[in-house]
Amino acid sequence: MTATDDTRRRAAESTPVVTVTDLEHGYDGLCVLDGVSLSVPTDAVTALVGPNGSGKSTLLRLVTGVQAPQSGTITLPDADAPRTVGYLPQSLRPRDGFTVRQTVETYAALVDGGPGTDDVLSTVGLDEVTDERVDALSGGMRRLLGVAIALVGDPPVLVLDEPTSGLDPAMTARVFDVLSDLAAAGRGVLVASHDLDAVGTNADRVVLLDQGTVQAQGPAATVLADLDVRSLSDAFETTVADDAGVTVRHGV
Ligand SMILES: Nc1ncnc2c1ncn2[C@@H]1O[C@H](COP(=O)(O)OP(=O)(O)OP(=O)(O)O)[C@@H](O)[C@H]1O
Repeated sequence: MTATDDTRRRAAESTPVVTVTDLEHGYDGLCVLDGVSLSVPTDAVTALVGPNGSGKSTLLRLVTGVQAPQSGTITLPDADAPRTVGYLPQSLRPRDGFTVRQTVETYAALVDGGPGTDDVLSTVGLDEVTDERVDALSGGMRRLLGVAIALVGDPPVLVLDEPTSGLDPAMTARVFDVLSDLAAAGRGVLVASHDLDAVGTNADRVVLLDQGTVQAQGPAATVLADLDVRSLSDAFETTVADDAGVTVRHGV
């Protein structure tokens, strides 16, 4: 095990900053989450993976408080920060006519306290483009802007829904590098992703979701060892049922 692996393993086993217990949620009789329990440690990137429709976005929305769970509990830290959870939804569309700085300032105005706009933009590596209009940014830069918006108010928990979808490998690595730095600075980072290679390379902890339940979770190396597989793609194939992502209709 390398020093980096060891550091990651210890981080991934550190104090939970979010604890989810027996979460159940669905829509109009469709059971999407059926007794989901997981923890998100501080100082680590936790990746939530699972097939389309397996409930990742639903779970993230419940953790952020955007939706209330039908049953189960979500424990978040008692934060001194102005916001407890920063959230990057899958479909954030910043206003095209605004500059990068104006966009972050707009969100910062809604939060009482936290780091200044320049600090936030520097943290995600957008300090060179603060005066660019949002519509002039590349897809990857837009995602980093989304991460900056999630960081407003300096929340101890960051929840990001597919922040690298559609990005090339270099930009994907850059986004994950930023997430790793944010985790190393003492946050719990929970990120949903379909990019299993990037997750395998960058995440400290993995949660595999399918059929409304957690199929496997833990430090990435432990999940692979427990399942006796060599890659997350293999883990995905081993744990995800043939009818992947199919949710269960109550009473059927
Ligand atoms: N607001 C809603 N109303 C009704 N059904 C919903 C709603 N949101 C999600 N669903 C359904 O819940 C299931 C899980 O959706 P969810 O978006 O949470 O999964 P996901 O794992 O994030 O999917 P993807 O990887 O495709 O983004 C799907 O069957 C979806 O159609």
